[in-house]
Amino acid sequence: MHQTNRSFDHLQEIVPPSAVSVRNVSKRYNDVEALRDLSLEFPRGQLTSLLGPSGCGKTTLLKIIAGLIKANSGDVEVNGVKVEGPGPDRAFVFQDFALLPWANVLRNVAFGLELRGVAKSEREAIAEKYIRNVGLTGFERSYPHELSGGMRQRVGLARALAVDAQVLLLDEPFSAVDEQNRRKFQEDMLALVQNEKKTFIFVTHSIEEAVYVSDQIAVLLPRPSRVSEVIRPTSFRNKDAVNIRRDPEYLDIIDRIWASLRNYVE
Ligand SMILES: Nc1ncnc2c1ncn2[C@@H]1O[C@H](COP(=O)(O)OP(=O)(O)OP(=O)(O)O)[C@@H](O)[C@H]1O
Repeated sequence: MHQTNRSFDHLQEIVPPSAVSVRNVSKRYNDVEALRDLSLEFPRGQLTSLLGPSGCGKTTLLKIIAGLIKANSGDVEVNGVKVEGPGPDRAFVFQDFALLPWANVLRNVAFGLELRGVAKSEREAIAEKYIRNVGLTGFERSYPHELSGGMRQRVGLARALAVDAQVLLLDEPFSAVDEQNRRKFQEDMLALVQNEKKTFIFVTHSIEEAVYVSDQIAVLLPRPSRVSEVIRPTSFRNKDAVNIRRDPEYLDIIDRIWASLRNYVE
């Protein structure tokens, strides 16, 4: 594995300490070896994308970090504490939304707080704030079946933000969303990462999306997966959302990742 920085800006760049450390993790499902000796650091307050060939083990890695499944060997630490199972420091935003169909948006967003015994007025005030932050004001009383895929995804994200977990794990959060909404959601992600100061770990199949939203992109190898390279874009990170897609470094990184992943497309 090697870290890559091609702009001179990196000379001033200080990478924050890790919120999540994955060390020498291996995972096997019967005769399928998904991950082999995978190590990766996730800087605090930043967004790291996991990008790699289909079936290489991205979701598996996310679930191991979440504590939903156990690695066969290796360790995951969150803020220096070894992961032994799910915990309030991490929130998982599922690909398939996992919303409560019988509860409206307000209750869905407040649900994690409800489980923790937070009083109704307090949890609803917190939920309303995050409903606003993800752009769903006006839909508090709507039910999941009345929402589009993109809106449901936003409810899932608001719920994860409401419990104030330090690490947010997102498994292809925009996969069910049309192109326009996807772009809008990507812009919102940039603002959320900036404002919330949380550590986001993000699985996507889209190279453009990964480069657009990430402080760091981990490119994974095919199964049994390890990290092939870690790329930290520098020159466009502080640009306006609309100017990122025109930045030469943005285009350059996309080409480079495609050149390395195209070998694995059947
Ligand atoms: N519960 C399971 N039992 C057996 N095999 C599994 C299980 N979960 C995942 N796998 C296998 O492990 C490998 C990695 O799966 P995983 O879903 O983590 O990959 P992925 O990179 O997220 O895939 P994709 O890009 O297609 O979403 C795949 O070959 C998959 O079939």
